[in-house]
Amino acid sequence: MTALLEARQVVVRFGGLEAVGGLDMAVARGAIHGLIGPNGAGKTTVLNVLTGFIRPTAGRLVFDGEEIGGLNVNGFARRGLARTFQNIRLFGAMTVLESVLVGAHQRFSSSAPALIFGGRAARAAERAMIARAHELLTFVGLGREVVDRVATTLSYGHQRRVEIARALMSSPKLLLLDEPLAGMNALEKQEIADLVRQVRAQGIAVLLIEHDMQIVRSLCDHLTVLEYGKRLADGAPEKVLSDPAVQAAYLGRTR
Ligand SMILES: Nc1ncnc2c1ncn2[C@@H]1O[C@H](COP(=O)(O)OP(=O)(O)OP(=O)(O)O)[C@@H](O)[C@H]1O
Repeated sequence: MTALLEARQVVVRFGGLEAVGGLDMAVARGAIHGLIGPNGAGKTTVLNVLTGFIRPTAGRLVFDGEEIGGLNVNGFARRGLARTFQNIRLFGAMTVLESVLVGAHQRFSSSAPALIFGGRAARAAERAMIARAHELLTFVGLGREVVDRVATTLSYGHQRRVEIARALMSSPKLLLLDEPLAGMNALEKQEIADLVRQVRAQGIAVLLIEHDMQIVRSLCDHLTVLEYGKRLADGAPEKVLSDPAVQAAYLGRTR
């Protein structure tokens, strides 16, 4: 079966610095794919490329059989790629429910004028979106009691869940998570890892950046290891994590 997402010979240069140097990688449909590597290896830069936030200096991106390299961020979202950020990005004044609804507009932006000018059909569409947002909030483990709270007043772990619900609101085929477990305690990490498994169970592939090797080992179906912007290893977690070159890359450099 063909990959859901393929990056071919992707290069990213920032001035004189080559942050990504000719990367090939493929994310399989329905898989949890870990992108790992020492600090500064280029992981976030790759995630930014794969979601259209950075246009690569060279290389090709094929998603679901279609070239997407020339699209803008909204084009990536409309094709079915959704993401969260390393530093949580929720708008200060929005409630939890509103924050999740933003995710729908990121993909289905043409529905916004219809909601303003439209009649019964538009109102029905809006009701369906609100119902979907409630469903997703339940899915990510947030109860009814938080929906009207300002999202930024929630605990850090709960804000992460809101972000994931927002990303899922665009009905993605691939969810990309930049360090979703950062700053969490062991229990919260396990809870988010379980949530990621539930996302996979819905048939949505997940690409995630993570530093906790225990979690990576138990959660991921496949790993790509970056070092200095290049692919150091790629394959099943057990094989990759026992590779001496990967262990050497991590020695003294993990967080
Ligand atoms: N916008 C930018 N302009 C210039 N250099 C950048 C930019 N973004 C990233 N870099 C550089 O590119 C390299 C890769 O950075 P990147 O953030 O992708 O690494 P990372 O593997 O995600 O690191 P970490 O694990 O610390 O988050 C680093 O040397 C970084 O300083």
